[in-house]
Amino acid sequence: MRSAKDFFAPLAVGAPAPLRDVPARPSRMIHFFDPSNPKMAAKVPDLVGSVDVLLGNLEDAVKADNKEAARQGLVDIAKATDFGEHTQLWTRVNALDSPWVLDDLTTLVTEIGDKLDVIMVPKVQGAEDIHYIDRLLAQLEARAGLARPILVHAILETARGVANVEEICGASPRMQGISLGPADLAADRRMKTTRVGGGHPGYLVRQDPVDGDIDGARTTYQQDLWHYTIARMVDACAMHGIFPYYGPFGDIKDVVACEDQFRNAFLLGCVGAWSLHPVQIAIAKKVFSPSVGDVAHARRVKAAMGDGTGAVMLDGKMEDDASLKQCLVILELAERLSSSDPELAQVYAAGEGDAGSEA
Ligand SMILES: CC(=O)SCCNC(=O)CCNC(=O)[C@H](O)C(C)(C)COP(=O)(O)OP(=O)(O)OC[C@H]1O[C@@H](n2cnc3c(N)ncnc32)[C@H](O)[C@@H]1OP(=O)(O)O
Ligand SMILES: CC(=O)C(=O)O
Ligand SMILES: [Mg+2]
Repeated sequence: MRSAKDFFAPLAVGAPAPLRDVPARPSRMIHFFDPSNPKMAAKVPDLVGSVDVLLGNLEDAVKADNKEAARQGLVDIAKATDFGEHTQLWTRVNALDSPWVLDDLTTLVTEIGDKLDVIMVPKVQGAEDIHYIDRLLAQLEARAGLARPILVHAILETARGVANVEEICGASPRMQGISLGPADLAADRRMKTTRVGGGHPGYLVRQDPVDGDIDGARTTYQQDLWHYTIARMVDACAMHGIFPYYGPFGDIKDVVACEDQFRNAFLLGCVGAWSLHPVQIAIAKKVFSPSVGDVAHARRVKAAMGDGTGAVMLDGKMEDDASLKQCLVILELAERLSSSDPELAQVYAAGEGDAGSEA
């Protein structure tokens, strides 16, 4: 383990100094595209400005025969595109045990390292995987003469990764965040599901028999398969000052259930989710931006709480230092999103008097 004194020292001579704080840039949707797919690639310039993150995917969902074309496609797109102030460029490289990852990292950092904000690393098992990436990125950054460090995002998609999630989050000052990878995680845990994220109708609880009648009608309630993992991931990220994300929702046509899954993650503390298809972009934008009612309510609580201590009654409910802190989380997020999303800023301003909160 590195000494705390050395934690923020560059890991290669000439590499940029690690950041002390992870930039809190909006990342409500991490929009995946396959750079080897000409139709998807052609859509990238039009998505700039309307998505928070564009992610060139090189790993799963890209055919083995297309791995090199995807890598080169991403280089070409990054060089040809101005991503502006408000859209970040991320990539998901191949897994650390694959034959492609070394070339992914070497090529991308050398060719487009100045444009890449975050590298997503799949199937991270423990701190040792992040340490490997950390040193290699420092060497490549130094050689490429980069002025700012590229950040790292891990996917939580193995049982060992979940068991080690706290040490993964704290393994490097490069750690930007973690996404849930429900498909690989389900397989690795030997869960008996076949879906990419979302719930399962068989995972439920059933109402007790009414008057002992076990044959009578009994309501069932579907439960959330991902609650434990997301909650654990959120705590690990919060503890280390980095950002948690729900990952993919594979049932593209079921926009209602997608919104529900995203909202559960938002309420538990996640800051964004993946969009796999253009239809999921608006869902993520809606869900991961606090509602107008919640923002208006938070403003009222802040105003009513004066110096922030004590207790007051508002609409029949007790508010105190702790409920104020929750309101400040909402307000800080609303302000941050407003600064890069003028449309949202206007919506919040127009809703100034609307305290119809969902809280
Ligand atoms: C478990 C995991 O690892 S999840 C992460 C890995 N998976 C991915 O990255 C998947 C990314 N998404 C996709 O591959 C596709 O969206 C699919 C395969 C799910 C569906 O693709 P299609 O069948 O082409 O969908 P559909 O016909 O509705 O597409 C409509 C248009 O949107 C385009 N499109 C689809 N997905 C995307 C995208 N992610 N980004 C940009 N454009 C897209 C299509 O090319 C098509 O373009 P066209 O109108 O010019 O023909
Ligand atoms: C997100 C991802 O890679 C998975 O679910 O496996
Ligand atoms: Mg996966």
